Amino acid sequence: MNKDGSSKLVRRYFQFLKPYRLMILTIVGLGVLQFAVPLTVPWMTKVLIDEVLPGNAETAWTLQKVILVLASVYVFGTAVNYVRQWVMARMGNSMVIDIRFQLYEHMQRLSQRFYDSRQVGSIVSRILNDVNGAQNLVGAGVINLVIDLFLVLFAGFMLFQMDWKLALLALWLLPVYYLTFTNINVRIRYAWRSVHRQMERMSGVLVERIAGMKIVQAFNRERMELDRFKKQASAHYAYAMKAQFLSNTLGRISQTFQDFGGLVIWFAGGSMVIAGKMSIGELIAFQAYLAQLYGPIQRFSDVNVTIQNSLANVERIFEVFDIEPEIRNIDHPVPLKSCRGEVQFDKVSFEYVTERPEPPKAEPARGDRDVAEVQRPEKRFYWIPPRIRPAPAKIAVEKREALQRVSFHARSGEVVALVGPSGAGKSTIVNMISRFYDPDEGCVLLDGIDMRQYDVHDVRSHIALVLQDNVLFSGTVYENIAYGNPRASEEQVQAAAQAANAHDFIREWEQGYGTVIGERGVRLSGGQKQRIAIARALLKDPRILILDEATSALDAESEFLVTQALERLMKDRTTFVIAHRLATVVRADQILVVDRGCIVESGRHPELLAMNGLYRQLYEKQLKAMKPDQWLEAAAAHEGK
Ligand SMILES: Nc1ncnc2c1ncn2[C@@H]1O[C@H](COP(=O)(O)OP(=O)(O)OP(=O)(O)O)[C@@H](O)[C@H]1O
Repeated sequence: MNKDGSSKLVRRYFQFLKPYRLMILTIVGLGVLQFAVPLTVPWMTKVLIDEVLPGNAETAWTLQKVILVLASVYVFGTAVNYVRQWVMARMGNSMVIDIRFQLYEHMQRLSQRFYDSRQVGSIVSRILNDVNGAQNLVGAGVINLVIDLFLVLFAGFMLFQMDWKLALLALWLLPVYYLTFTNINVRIRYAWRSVHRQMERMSGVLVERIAGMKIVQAFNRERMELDRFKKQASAHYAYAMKAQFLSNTLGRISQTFQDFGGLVIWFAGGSMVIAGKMSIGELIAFQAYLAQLYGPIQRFSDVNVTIQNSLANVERIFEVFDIEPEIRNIDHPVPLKSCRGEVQFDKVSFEYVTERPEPPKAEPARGDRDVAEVQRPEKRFYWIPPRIRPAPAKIAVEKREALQRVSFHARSGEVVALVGPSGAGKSTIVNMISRFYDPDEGCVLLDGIDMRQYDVHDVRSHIALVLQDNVLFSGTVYENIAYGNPRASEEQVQAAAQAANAHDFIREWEQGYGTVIGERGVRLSGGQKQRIAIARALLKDPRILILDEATSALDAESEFLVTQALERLMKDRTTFVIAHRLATVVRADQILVVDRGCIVESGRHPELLAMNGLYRQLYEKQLKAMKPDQWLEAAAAHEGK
C-alpha cells in the first residue's frame, strides 16, 4: 500500500461496496428527491413576500395555496429523509459485518509470525474499532458529500440566474476558503491517524495487562501499570484534543465565511432593494439560496472530518489485508485423506524473522513504546490537496537462527522424545510438524511427501496438540471437548472424557458437562485442564500427536491420572513429546537431543547413555533433581525397555 494515495485507498474500499450498489443508488436517489425542500421553499417565500402578502391581484397564488404547497413539500421531505436514513443505517451495519468477517477470515489465515510480533489488543482494536470507524466513510461521508454537491450546484445555478453580479460578490471568498480548507484538512487527517495509533497501543497494553493481572498484583506493580495507562491515556487525550481543535477551527472558519458572505449580500442586495432594483422577496430568496450553498460547504468541513477519520481507519484495515499469509496452499495439493503418520525432517534450517514497530527515536520526551509517534504532514503549505500516503511504520526486523540442518525420521506409531536445554529449538521442531512455520531450507516430509505439497488443513486434521498451558475457551466443558471434533456424538464426547480420566471429576460438578469453564465460569486445576485437553485431542483421533509435557509438578494422584490418560492417547499414534519427565524419555523409541538448533545426539536411552555426551549430562542432572518415587518410576521404565 506504500505508494497509494487516498484515492486508491477509497477505490479499494469501494470494492466492499459492490454488493450494496442498489442501496447506494437508492440513498442517492432519495437524497436528490429531498431537494424538493430547498428547491421550493425559497421560491415560495419569494412568491409569498412579493405577490401574496402585498395583495397582488395578477397572481394566481393565494395564501392557502402557498401554505398547502409548503406543507406538502415538508411532509414529502421528511418521509424521504426517514426512508433514506433507514436504508443508510442498514447498509452501514451490513457492511461492518462484511468487513469484520473478511478481516477475521484473513487474520485466521495469517501465519504465526503475524501473531508473534503483535499484541492481542492491537489486533482486536483493528477488527472492532477500525471497522466501525470505516463504515462512516460511506454512510455519513461520501454519500452525503455527493448529495451536498448536487445541492451546491443547484443553489449556485439559482444564484447566478437571479443576479450573477451579486452571486460573484457572494462567492469571491471561496478561493480563500478553499486554501484554508485544504491546509487544515490535511492536518486533521494526520491528527486522526495519531489518535488511532495511540488507541491501538493503549488496547494492546491494556488487554495484555488485564490478562496478566495476577502477575501485576503478585509483583505489586499496580502503581506502575496505572502510571503507564495514564501516560497512554494522556497521549490519546492530547492527540484527540488536537484533532478536535483542528476540526473545530475549520468548522468555525467556514461559519465565519458564511456569516460574512451573508452580510455582504445584505449590504449590496439591501442597497439594490432601496434603489428599487430588486424586490424584497428576491433578496430574501437570494439569501436563502446562498445559505443553501454555504450550508453544504459548512457541512463539508464536518463530513470531511468524518471522512478523514474514516480514511485513517480504512488505511489500518488494509494494512492487515495487505499482509500475505506465509503458509499457503499450492494450486493442486496432494490429497491426504488417510495418513500413516510418518514424519521426516530432511536438513531443515529455519530462522525466526520478527518484525516489530520501532520505538520512535525522534522525540525523546515521548520516545517509548507506549506512545504512538505524532503524525505530521510533509509540507507546511499546500496549494492543492496532497495525496496523503500512510507513513510507513518503522519496522525493526530481528532474525534469530532456530534450526540448522535438522534431520531425523519418525516412523509411524513411534514415540519421539525431544530433550535439550531451554531455547535449543524443541518447540520450533514441533511447530514445523504442525506447519505453523515452513523451513527456510530443507523439507519436512509427511508420509514421504513434502508437507508443502498438501493442503495445510488436511495436514492439521491429522495432528493434535496437548500443550503445557492448554488453552480452553470460555464455554461448557462439553463444548471444549467437542472442539476436537464438532461432529462427535454425546457418547463419543463422554468416552473421550472417560479415557482422559476427566469423566469422574466432570460428573461430580452439579452441571456436569454443562458446567461453564474458562473466563466466565469454573476455574480448573492444572491437572483437570490437562485432562480436558487430552479428551479434546482424543476426540480428534489424530495420527500424529504433539505433547509438551507439563513442567510444573502435579500432585502424585493427578500426575498418575494424567500420565495414564496420555498413555491411552499416545497408543498407536506417532507422538512427538517435548519431554521433561525421565520416565517418558526412557521409554521413547527415539530420543532427539537438541542443542542450539542442531540435533547433537539421537537414539534410544541406553545407546545415548553410552555415548557419554550431552544426553548423559542432562540425564544425570535430572536424576539428581528427582524425588525418590520418580526415581523408581524412571528405573522401572528403564527396566521395561
Ligand atoms: N516466535 C519466535 N520469534 C522469534 N524467536 C523465537 C520465537 N520462538 C522461539 N524463538 C527463539 O528460537 C530459539 C528456539 O526456541 P524454542 O522455543 O524452539 O526452544 P525450546 O527448546 O523449545 O525451549 P524451551 O525448552 O525453553 O521451551 C530460541 O532462541 C528462541 O528465543
